[in-house]
Amino acid sequence: MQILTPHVYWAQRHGEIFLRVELSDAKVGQTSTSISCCNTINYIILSTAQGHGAKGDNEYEFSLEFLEPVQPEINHKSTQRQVDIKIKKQEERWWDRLTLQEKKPLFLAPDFDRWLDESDAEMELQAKEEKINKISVESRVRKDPYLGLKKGYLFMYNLVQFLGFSWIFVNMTVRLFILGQDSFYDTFHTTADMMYFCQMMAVLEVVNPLLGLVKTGFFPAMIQVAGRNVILFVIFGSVEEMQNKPVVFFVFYLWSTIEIFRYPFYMLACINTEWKLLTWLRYSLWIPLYPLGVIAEAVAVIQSLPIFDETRLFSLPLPAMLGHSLSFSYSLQLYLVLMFLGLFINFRHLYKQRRRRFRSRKRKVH
Ligand SMILES: CCCCCCCCCCCCC/C=C/C(=O)SCCNC(=O)CCNC(=O)[C@H](O)C(C)(C)COP(=O)(O)OP(=O)(O)OC[C@H]1O[C@@H](n2cnc3c(N)ncnc32)[C@H](O)[C@@H]1OP(=O)(O)O
Repeated sequence: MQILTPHVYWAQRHGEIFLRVELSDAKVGQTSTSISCCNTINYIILSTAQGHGAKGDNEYEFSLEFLEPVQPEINHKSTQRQVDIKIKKQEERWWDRLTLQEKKPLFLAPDFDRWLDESDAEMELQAKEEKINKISVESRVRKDPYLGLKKGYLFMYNLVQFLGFSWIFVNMTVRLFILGQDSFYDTFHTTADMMYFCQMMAVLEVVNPLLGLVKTGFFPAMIQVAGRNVILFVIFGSVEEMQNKPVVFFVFYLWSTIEIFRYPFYMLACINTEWKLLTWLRYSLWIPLYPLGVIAEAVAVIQSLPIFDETRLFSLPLPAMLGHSLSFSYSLQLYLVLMFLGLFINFRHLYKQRRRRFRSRKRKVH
């Protein structure tokens, strides 16, 4: 019996190579790899398989020198029609061709049943990854017996904040339409109680990530809540002269504009729902609003400096030889620097969140 070469069909994925050897009822005597130089394995030799091929019952063998190293374990399965061989690549990478030599051996051809080009294979890989992630998230989620309670709490928290900020926003808008610029001067007296309530509640936004209830970073939330509360309780709340300045209007309006979109977005997330327009607004409105908000807050701080100097409110008592006391305005000047540092940190954070959100959505669309 002469030894012949069977027809071999191939296809690849990023991590694997598939070979289909056209031999029916084959008895594979030995499927082995041999070691080439430097201990890297890049050969496959199928030797003395007995089977029924193009030229009838015979012994068949072939060898291939792969373009890049592969792992030594070879998976093969003989069926009535063919021998299927699966080999893992040493490195997960797309190969330009199967063999080291550029000229394709005559017995080798693409396996069009399995053939995918690189981008299709990438999509297949992504779909697989997403399926695995979904399964692992679902199994984790199912294990948490308090999930319903946590989601219920977050939903209620977001609902209360949404209602609070909506009340502020609508109140200010209606007053702006009715009173025009005059409404700037008594924003504090008409909305401060509700703003105090909402901002005190917002402390939970720093607690929630600490308890692992939300995926928010602790620092961005802390910067946000502490930054706003300094303005609300220290600059506006404790300095009466600041309370009827127009800057209060701008600060409160900018804060509430973002929140009437952010909290409903979170509410929907709690019930696994998404409205595309709302998501877009949540992850886009901050681009103009955040810098404007920080500028408005900086104006408020700057306007309060002479008042703190004059009233000596919160000033630090000093020993007589160092002067009378250290004005709180020095701490506020330092705070002004921190504000722009905080703006930078949160701007970067929100930019990353935006990219992450829209990238993962684009993937889902494919
Ligand atoms: C002495 C004190 C010193 C302090 C010094 C600091 C100086 C301070 C300077 C800074 C000044 C800031 C002043 C602020 C001004 C303004 O606000 S101006 C108006 C415009 N403002 C904004 O646009 C900011 C709005 N705020 C935020 O976006 C957040 O507070 C944030 C912390 C900055 C970012 O939010 P984050 O939660 O990290 O991102 P998200 O993508 O929204 O959420 C991540 C995931 O977590 C889920 N999640 C978060 N919260 C909830 C929730 N309450 N309920 C349910 N789920 C929640 C969310 O769904 C995301 O999940 P996934 O979608 O699965 O990823």
